[in-house]
Amino acid sequence: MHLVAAIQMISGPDVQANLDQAAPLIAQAAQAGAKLVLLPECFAAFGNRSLKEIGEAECSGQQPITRFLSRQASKHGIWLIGGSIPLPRAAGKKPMACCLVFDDQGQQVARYDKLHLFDVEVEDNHRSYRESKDYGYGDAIVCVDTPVGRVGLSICYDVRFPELYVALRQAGAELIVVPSAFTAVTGAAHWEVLLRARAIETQCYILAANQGGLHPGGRETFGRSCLVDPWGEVMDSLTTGEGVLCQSIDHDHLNTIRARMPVDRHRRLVPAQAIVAAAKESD
Ligand SMILES: NC(=O)CCC(=O)C(=O)O
Repeated sequence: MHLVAAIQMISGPDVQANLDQAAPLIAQAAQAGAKLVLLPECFAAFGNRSLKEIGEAECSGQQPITRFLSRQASKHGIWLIGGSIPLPRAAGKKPMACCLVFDDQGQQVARYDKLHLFDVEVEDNHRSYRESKDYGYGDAIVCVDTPVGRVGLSICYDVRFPELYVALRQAGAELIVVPSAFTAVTGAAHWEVLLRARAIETQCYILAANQGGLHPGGRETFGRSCLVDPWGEVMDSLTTGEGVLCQSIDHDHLNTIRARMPVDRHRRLVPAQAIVAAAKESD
């Protein structure tokens, strides 16, 4: 049994205020015994006009957010996953929506750049989201070995693309994290069912840390951070507002489910020529 935690926040554009909001929640998770703690997407900067400046500061000597994550991880002796921050791959380049992983010594051990950017029209006050204006596209899948097992990294909108999660499972993931800033409207429709589906398909634990509430500027996020087990059961979830969810993951339970229903061994690729043949037949 390993304790893991998801932190739910209501972040705004003030980086220092967000870090001040996160610090006591991280401490609470560590005090509860969590070995791995997940922060939500955009935990340090939400709704900012210029993400480029924030990313540049992380490439300079200052690195306010990266250093915060490293210090918090080593101070509490936890593995800390910084949901997402704007971080270019090199100074002067466009930032990526980047998830950083720090070990319990405060060393950065992994980086994942969000693959699927949220360029979507949502029916809440007719909002348009255009993440690709601010961020570049990631191009790699990333797993990292931690004391709670092999962890696959993903971010928010990624959860709608099951092939990423199958690839993470094939890369050995046992726990997949989904730091998020899921909108209130799309969350009410799809949040839980998507997370449960990804857990069932991959037979992994899914740990999702969401933003949850009304943000400065009027955007509303769904909350309901949760842990889903490899059978698809929601083991625990928050409502809205700031909070910490702390739950255990059990490798024996995961291995039993995988042994009884070995979907990964049964997976067959649908041959492209079969699709063509079916289309011809209906002509
Ligand atoms: N920041 C995001 O990726 C939002 C994703 C979301 O709300 C969705 O419905 O998908």
